[in-house]
Amino acid sequence: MVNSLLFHPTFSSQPSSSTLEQTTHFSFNLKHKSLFFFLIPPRINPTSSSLSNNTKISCLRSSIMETNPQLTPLVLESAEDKYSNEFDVAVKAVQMACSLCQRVQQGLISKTNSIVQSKDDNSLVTIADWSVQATISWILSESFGSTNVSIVAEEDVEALSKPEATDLLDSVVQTVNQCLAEAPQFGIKGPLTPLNKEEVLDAIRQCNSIGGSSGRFWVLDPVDGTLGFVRGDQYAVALALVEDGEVVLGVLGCPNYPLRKEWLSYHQRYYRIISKLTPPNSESWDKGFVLCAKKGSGKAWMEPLLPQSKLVCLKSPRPIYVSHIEDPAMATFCEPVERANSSHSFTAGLAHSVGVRKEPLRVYSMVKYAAVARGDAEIFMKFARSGYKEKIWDHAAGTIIIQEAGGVVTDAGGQPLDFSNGIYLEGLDRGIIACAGVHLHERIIRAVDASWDSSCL
Ligand SMILES: Nc1ncnc2c1ncn2[C@@H]1O[C@H](COP(=O)(O)OS(=O)(=O)O)[C@@H](OP(=O)(O)O)[C@H]1O
Ligand SMILES: [Mg+2]
Ligand SMILES: [Mg+2]
Ligand SMILES: [Mg+2]
Repeated sequence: MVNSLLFHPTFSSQPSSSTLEQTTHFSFNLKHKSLFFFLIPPRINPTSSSLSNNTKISCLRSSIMETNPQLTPLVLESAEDKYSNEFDVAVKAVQMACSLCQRVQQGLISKTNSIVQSKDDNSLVTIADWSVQATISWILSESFGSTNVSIVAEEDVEALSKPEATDLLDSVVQTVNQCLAEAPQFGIKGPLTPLNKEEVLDAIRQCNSIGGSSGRFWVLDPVDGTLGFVRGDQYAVALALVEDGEVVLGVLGCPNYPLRKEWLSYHQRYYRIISKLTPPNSESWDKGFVLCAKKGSGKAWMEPLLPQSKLVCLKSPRPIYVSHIEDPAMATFCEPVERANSSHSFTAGLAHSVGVRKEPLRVYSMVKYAAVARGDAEIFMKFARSGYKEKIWDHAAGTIIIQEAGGVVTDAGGQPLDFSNGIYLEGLDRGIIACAGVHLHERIIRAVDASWDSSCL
């Protein structure tokens, strides 16, 4: 904010009051190397000692805006504050979405009904996927104005708009309105009256951006790991903001992420030894949080699910860091549960060749990114079958969160993932490798090169 521009101790030069009184423009060089030029009208001296800091700030802000109406408020913010409003809204929207998903998943587990549908590509879609997309789209449009909001997201309205899908649409509308009715508990203003069918469909349709290399767009995977979601297992709600091709914000809701990381692979073990393991009572086991990070902040955060977190030990946001483990023998690598989504045999060979000895942690969804960012695993690898094109919404939020928590995310050629080329990660070299540190990362990249030609990928 202007506050940090004027009084931040890291200014390389403080403006003097005489400069401010007489000058028509001046500049600051911030630690983030942003250079700001403002026109200041001569009649106000915002640095006068008789004024409080807040008054100085608002004087200066209104003077600047008066003299430079072309400036948007964002120009007045320092690099660190630049996305604070977007960050705040995005975290609240994901919090609400997590609450929505928990309710739908609970309903799914207790009864089987039309909540789950198959898409044309045989992948799954549920009431939660559409409802989260509609809810987050509505919140972003309300918060920033629908003409300013551009969203790339996974779901569309095709199946929902069919005449035979009336019940499905009714369920989505009901789920969206139930969620939005709780908006004030999350610090968000809800609609004055419940949304009707057309408004819900419009909110889903609004997510029709195709991304690109310039300007801003949001990237949303309303339910990532839908298979995990319908199996009562791990899933994530993933929202990111991309500006000029770079991910600048990431928010990842992980409603089932357990506080005890051993439970991460619970279902895998549950299916393997189905009668020997007592499943945790979903009401009682401690789980669920939202991770978030802003580009360049060097910090990633974890906050409990709201409004009433059961996690007594996690009442407020706290920073998260990647693991310090560099020894492959001590490292855990995670990968998709389904062989169809990533070659388990190839990653097993890679893991073995670099000296990873632990069993892979197979978890649904971007929770794998969360596991690396939180230090619960050191490596994430995904090698999809040849011809499959990774979508940006499956990776945007997770990538920035790992990076800001101190980790590395690249393709198998060591290049950063490219979010600037439409809905796909175009040009992705072979697969995705995320690591807690550069040493592990280099070893895996070398191992991929050594074994790629003999792989069947
Ligand atoms: N064939 C194929 N290969 C690779 N990836 C695919 C494939 N098909 C789908 N997807 C995308 O994978 C997303 C789920 O990834 P996961 O890591 O959760 O996979 S797994 O369910 O644990 O196996 C999944 O995300 P959601 O649809 O949001 O669940 C898909 O976008
Ligand atoms: Mg899907
Ligand atoms: Mg996904
Ligand atoms: Mg999805």
